[in-house]
Amino acid sequence: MEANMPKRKEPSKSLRIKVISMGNAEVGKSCIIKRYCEKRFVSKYLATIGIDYGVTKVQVRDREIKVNIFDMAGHPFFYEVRNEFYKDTQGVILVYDVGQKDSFDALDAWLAEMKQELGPHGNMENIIFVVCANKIDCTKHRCVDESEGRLWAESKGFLYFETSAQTGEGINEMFQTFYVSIVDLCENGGKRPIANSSASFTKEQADTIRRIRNSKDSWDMLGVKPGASRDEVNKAYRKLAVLLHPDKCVAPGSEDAFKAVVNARTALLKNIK
Ligand SMILES: Nc1nc2c(ncn2[C@@H]2O[C@H](COP(=O)(O)OP(=O)(O)OP(=O)(O)O)[C@@H](O)[C@H]2O)c(=O)[nH]1
Repeated sequence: MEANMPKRKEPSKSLRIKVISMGNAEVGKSCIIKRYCEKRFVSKYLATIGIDYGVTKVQVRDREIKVNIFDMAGHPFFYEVRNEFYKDTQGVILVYDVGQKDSFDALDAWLAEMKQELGPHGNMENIIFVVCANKIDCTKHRCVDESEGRLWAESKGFLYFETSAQTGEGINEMFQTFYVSIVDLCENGGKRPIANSSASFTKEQADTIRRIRNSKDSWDMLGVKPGASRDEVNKAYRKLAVLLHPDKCVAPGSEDAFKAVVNARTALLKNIK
């Protein structure tokens, strides 16, 4: 008799989490949050003064999550206000504008500010970071491409999404994945699950792709001195080919970097006797 009784579902515990936004002024932090929470876009720029705070409820699997969102002002002027708010955070939305290279280059400084405020005992390893490459609707002004942003994010073990607060593209997917990752973290005793904690490529591969991207000519790209011999060029090429071959390397941008290296080698060998 008892076997046929429907099992009473245990009410799962609700969870309370703290999320903050970080990134330069005007990159779209407030708009991303508004687009998700209020389903609207504000085209007029109203700088956040210090901090904006809001609470929202979301459902992840069978858990109700109460999210406290602290939207931080990006302007340096508000450092003294926002530095209070870094502590006890489970998730960070790190935003840059794909049309503003400065805002992408500033991401490291944002992480450094957070690390400094958390102090020597603060642990950034067990916080979920999602990087939003925002304003992808402004295609004409784009200067940071997807592979560059993704490489930066994934080499740090961060999530990466291309978003537009204006059109809504990527916003729901970003928040859903972000919240699921935070719940996974909480259910794993506050530690990032091992599968999500490291990139699927090496630091050497990521650094090499960045170096190739920023190289000034074919010599520089292969990492040889101008006037190097055929042997030296071939040796350098082989080393890079092994590191970046698309069959072996899954780092974002590796395919383009590999092609660039092949082309650089061909161009150099044409002119070396
Ligand atoms: N085209 C476009 N404009 C956007 C997008 N997101 C934000 N904006 C615009 O960018 C400007 C800045 O947006 P905010 O969300 O206020 O920027 P913020 O990062 O919160 O800025 P601070 O509060 O100063 O830190 C506003 O004029 C927005 O309308 C987007 O995805 N596409």
